[in-house]
Amino acid sequence: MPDEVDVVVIGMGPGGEDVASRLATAGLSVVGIESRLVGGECPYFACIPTKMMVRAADALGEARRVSELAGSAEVAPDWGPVATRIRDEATTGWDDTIAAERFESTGGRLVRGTGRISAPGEVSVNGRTLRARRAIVLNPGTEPAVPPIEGLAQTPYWTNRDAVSVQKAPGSLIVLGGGPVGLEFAQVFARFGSRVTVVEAQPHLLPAAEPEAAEVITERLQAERLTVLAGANVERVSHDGTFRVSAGGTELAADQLLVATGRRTDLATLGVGEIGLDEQARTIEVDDRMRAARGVWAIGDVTGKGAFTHNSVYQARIAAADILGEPGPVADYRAMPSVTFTDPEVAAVGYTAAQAAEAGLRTRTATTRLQDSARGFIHKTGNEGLIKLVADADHDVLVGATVVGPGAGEILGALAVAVHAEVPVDLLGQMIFAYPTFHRAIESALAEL
Ligand SMILES: Cc1cc2nc3c(=O)[nH]c(=O)nc-3n(C[C@H](O)[C@H](O)[C@H](O)COP(=O)(O)OP(=O)(O)OC[C@H]3O[C@@H](n4cnc5c(N)ncnc54)[C@H](O)[C@@H]3O)c2cc1C
Ligand SMILES: NC(=O)c1ccc[n+]([C@@H]2O[C@H](COP(=O)([O-])OP(=O)(O)OC[C@H]3O[C@@H](n4cnc5c(N)ncnc54)[C@H](O)[C@@H]3O)[C@@H](O)[C@H]2O)c1
Repeated sequence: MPDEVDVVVIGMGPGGEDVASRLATAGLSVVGIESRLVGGECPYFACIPTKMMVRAADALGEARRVSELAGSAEVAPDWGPVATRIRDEATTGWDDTIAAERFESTGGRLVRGTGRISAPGEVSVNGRTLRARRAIVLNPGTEPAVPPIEGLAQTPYWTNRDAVSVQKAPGSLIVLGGGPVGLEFAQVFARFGSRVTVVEAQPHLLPAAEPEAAEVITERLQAERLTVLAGANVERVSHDGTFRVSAGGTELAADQLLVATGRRTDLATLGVGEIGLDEQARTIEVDDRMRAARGVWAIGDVTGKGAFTHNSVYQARIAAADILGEPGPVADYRAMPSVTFTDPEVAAVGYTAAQAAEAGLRTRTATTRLQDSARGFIHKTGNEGLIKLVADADHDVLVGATVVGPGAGEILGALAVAVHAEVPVDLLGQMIFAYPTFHRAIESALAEL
């Protein structure tokens, strides 16, 4: 006989854990199935450990700026404290006991194993069948995507999951992929002394960002002596103790190779064909309440609405309300923020100019350089950056913004409010922006607009 419960959650990433806990707290019988670690990629292999690395690397970066501002500072990087912090403070040795207990304390039941939809309303795990009376929630996340480059599969390359647990920075490193994952790791290891080359297939780094943002970050990386090969096709990889990469006619060699070329999903293994969904698709289509099929909800990276922890948890809240039959706002992604934690940070909300044009909007854009602001002048070294605004010309509201600079992720907050609340551009322009802050450059960009 199948085991009957109200809800089965497959995948306990940030959103899965959140939705499972909310529903269990509300009194439903909930089983959460997890094949690796409760909490998912973010706390063990992604956001948290990488941001601890970034924090440490930024401290080194700032110390190296002392000579331009305040005398001299001797910088002797040591990966030891970073590795210890990630092991002890971030991941407790990649052990999820605390997270598992946190979920079980809500009344939910954790099953360790790989869940698969075996029939409508049914999930199989460890040879048993669970029948979900009310809902199945899918939160499987993603895996690192490894491109089919000749020789690559036979080499001991790293993905993000290896790079967060290293005991020392490599002497030299090739990073395949100049997206957020590739660039955060590249700059971190370079600041700890690795000789780093970034190979990006597209013509510029961070292809999804505003081109001006990519320009700033490319110049900064080059100033920090990283080599950037953009528009480079990787033909071949081999390993004989040293990694050898043929890319765009250049032969590269390094101690380590990090593959950061995006993420993939595996919907066939999840059994979505059993509920009439396309198993070959990359993402699961959801409506604005996260419904994917009758009795099935999907949340997180797999929905293709933004591969961020804040999106996964946002969607979890909406799915939980819908499953509980509670009224509430539906999903609205207009003001989706993102921050790439390089130095300078690259933060964005809403549309880029290109995306707005693609969406058929008539736009006005304006860009101001942070170096030209009073705060930029004062800050001096490390002040590179910009604020770019994208306004809907017909409705006079911001539909997107990009901030590059020190603390760009924090500056973005004000612009995210503007996009979210559709604050009229005129009204924004009437605000008083504190002097001399970086966010005051928003006023200059608005004036330009
Ligand atoms: C290096 C790196 C850095 C990042 N930094 C940031 C950042 O700074 N900020 C940010 O917002 N985002 C960041 N992200 C993205 C972020 O990690 C994800 O968006 C986030 O983890 C949310 O993913 P998710 O909820 O879809 O699921 P995931 O976190 O991927 O978790 C899904 C879970 O489901 C489990 N699972 C999958 N299939 C099954 C199955 N069939 N049965 C049982 N269990 C299953 C997996 O084991 C996994 O634990 C980063 C990503 C990477 C790779
Ligand atoms: N701070 C954050 O919020 C944060 C940090 C890291 C990752 N993430 C999320 O995780 C997801 C994955 O990030 P990512 O950087 O791995 O993926 P991505 O898809 O954003 O970037 C991958 C890059 O690799 C390049 N590429 C693909 N194949 C290549 C090849 N064969 N050779 C060279 N370059 C190649 C792509 O052109 C792209 O620029 C993103 O959607 C991102 O939103 C978020």
